[in-house]
Amino acid sequence: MARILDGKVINQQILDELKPRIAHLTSARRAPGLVVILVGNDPASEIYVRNKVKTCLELGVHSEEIRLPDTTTTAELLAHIETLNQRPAIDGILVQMPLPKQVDSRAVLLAIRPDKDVDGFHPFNVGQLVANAPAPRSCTPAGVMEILRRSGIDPAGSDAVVVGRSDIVGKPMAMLLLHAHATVTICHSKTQNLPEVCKRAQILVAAIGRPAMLTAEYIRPGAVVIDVGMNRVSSRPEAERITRGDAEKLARFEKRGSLLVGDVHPLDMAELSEAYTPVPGGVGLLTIAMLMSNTVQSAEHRLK
Ligand SMILES: Nc1nc(=O)c2c([nH]1)NC[C@@H]1CN(c3ccc(C(=O)N[C@@H](CCC(=O)O)C(=O)O)cc3)C=[N+]21
Ligand SMILES: [Mg+2]
Repeated sequence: MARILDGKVINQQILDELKPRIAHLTSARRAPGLVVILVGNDPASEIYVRNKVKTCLELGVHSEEIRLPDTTTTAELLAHIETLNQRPAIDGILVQMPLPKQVDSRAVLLAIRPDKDVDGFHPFNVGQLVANAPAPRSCTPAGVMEILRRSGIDPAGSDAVVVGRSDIVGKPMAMLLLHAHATVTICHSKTQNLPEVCKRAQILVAAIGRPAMLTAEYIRPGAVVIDVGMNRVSSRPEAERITRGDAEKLARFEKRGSLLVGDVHPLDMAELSEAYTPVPGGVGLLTIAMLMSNTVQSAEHRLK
């Protein structure tokens, strides 16, 4: 039986550890402050905002939201960032990705003060990551490392395969695993013999954004499988493929009109792996926990 790496439990551990630090900051000066800028409306971003607001409330982190229309220009966004860079009560600035195509994302990331960049996306912080030097780390990959560490899984010396090469997940994930002394392979849409390469992985991280794409032939029996994907499936044939016709799950799909599924086939992953992160209830929750952790750390840094 595979172990489920429960994001809820680990998330709560991390939040509980942050609470005394937040209490200290609040009594010493003020609560940590986080601002999220959301441009347009992307469904994945909406889930993120909702859970982030909930978590800030639970922790007593001051949170603000700036919602801008999807016609926003680069200059307008930069003006908001400039104001936030200068506000002393704000420790973290997060601009939700992806941005509409008329916006110059790189200019936006460069404009955020690196010490308020709680996403770890500023080129300075990316450089610090590559150098294994202290700086805010990208939340999703940092969350994956916390899951591994707190579940007693040490990547040192093992074969790790990361599927996906995005700046947000795949690349920083590979770098963190490398720093943890894994032998890391990064795969992507042009990789030849993808199932074969994945099947060599003792630690398999899927971050591709395709519902249940990694099936049995990609999974090494006994592997640790980390599913970073979050895909909403609304087609009936897809739902049948993913549930393998399970009547109860299909009924739930019919009722809600959609199914939230990762990048790895949930049944194959449960059957073949030694341990895996479920979707939902896995990596996603840790992304929020690490965002809180980065915000608290930034506030502590500013208090010095
Ligand atoms: N600059 C930037 N940084 C991000 O980190 C970022 C972003 N932009 N844009 C959008 C994506 C998406 N994302 C999520 C993280 C956690 C959940 C989450 O809480 N998931 C839970 C709940 C799922 C549910 O409520 O249905 C789970 O997986 O169990 C969702 C979505 C961060 N992103
Ligand atoms: Mg993500």
